Amino acid sequence: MAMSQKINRRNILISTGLAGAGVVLGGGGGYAIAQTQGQRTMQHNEANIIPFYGSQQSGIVTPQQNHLHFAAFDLITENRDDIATLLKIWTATAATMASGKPIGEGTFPEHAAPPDTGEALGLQASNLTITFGLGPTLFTKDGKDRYGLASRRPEALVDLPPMAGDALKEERSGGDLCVQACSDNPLVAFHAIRNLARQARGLAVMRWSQLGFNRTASTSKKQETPRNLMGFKDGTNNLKIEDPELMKQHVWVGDEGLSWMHGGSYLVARRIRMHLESWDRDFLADQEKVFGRRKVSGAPFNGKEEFDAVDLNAKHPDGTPMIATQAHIRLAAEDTSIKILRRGYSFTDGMDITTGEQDAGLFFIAFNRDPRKQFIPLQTKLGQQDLLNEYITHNGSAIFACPPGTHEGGFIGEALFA
Ligand SMILES: C=CC1=C(C)c2cc3[nH]c(cc4nc(cc5[nH]c(cc1n2)c(C)c5CCC(=O)O)C(CCC(=O)O)=C4C)c(C)c3C=C
Ligand SMILES: [Fe+2]
Repeated sequence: MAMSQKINRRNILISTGLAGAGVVLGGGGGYAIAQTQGQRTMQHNEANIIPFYGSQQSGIVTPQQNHLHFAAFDLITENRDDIATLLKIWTATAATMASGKPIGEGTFPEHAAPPDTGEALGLQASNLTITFGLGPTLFTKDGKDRYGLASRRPEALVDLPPMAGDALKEERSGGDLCVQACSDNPLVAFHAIRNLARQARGLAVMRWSQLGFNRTASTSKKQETPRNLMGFKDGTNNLKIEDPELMKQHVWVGDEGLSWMHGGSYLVARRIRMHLESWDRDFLADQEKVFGRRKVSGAPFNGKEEFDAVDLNAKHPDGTPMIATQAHIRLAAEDTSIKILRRGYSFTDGMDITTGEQDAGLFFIAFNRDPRKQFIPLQTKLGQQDLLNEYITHNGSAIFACPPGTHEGGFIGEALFA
């Protein structure tokens, strides 16, 4: 028996029982196995590969994919060089996976654990993006400068302050590092996190993770607005990547602050549980009042169509505001200088066995140029006043600095360690 197997097109055919089955093959890139009349055919599709390398990390202004696997990690090494080593390995592996190729060039040595866990073999890249972030505790933890990096902590990478309504759980919050894997195939996103976690062995351990399905925002004008688990269109007034000026203004770090973050962005994640059982008992008019929009059409109360401009000054003939003073969109939109790029997902982790209720909601992700001026003031106001608060609880929270992108041979965060 051969001591090692090389995964190539022919081997994939043999292992999937397809040799001689009339398959379609392409050169390089990702492979798809499609179900056709009971037979699986291999398809090659460059169209669903999002390049990992570039001046900015992918997964931020990328049109939002449908599935998420997000993970936060804690470093267990005491050596700063180990962090750079891990980021080097992760960068190279992320680039490989984003191109739809197996890790380790498809080699499967017989007497060693396979370099790739295998569950995504034969699948296309499915627009996989992998975005890395560095948490506040990588720089300072319990008042200690763990790795001699405290002076390199960006001022914008603040510890998120306690906010009204928070019910945060330690085990769902924080982290020294994060990895956001987004893909149109949930298995591809899962495979990415699984394999990166595996490569971190001995250096970092997973602290918490979250699977997300069905994006709850659109980030491109070409995408249809999805619905969240409350049944409302979510993402209508999100920033859209077709507006690069707005991205520059609100998402990407400019010349301000430490140079290693120029061209990066700050990611804020919040696990927001929805109390779906009580929401589902609320009458439609009240549900719509909570958001300030119609449920079916997504139109604001002052308009007819989803994309009609929100008019916060619109009043009923009796002088009362059409959009309630504590409606979600009023509070989120009234300070027009504050904008964020929302990139969240619906989630469910099954049933809460302590209450019998569904443990489901919105895994909120937002990219900010400076969270002190964007997410924090926004959530401070929402936490205090939002009508939606009756139906949600924030139980996980984290913030990460996502450095700029890199080129082949470089690694994410390189300038921090230079
Ligand atoms: C701190 C920021 C925000 C949190 C947290 C948040 C939670 C949250 N939002 C919805 C549903 C909707 N949000 C909508 C709009 C909207 N939300 C925020 C910010 C936060 N939301 C902003 C900045 C906006 C845009 C406001 C505007 O400019 O008009 C909408 C309306 C449709 C849309 O524009 O996307 C919905 C619906 C839920 C369910 C939720 C927590 C579970
Ligand atoms: Fe919102």
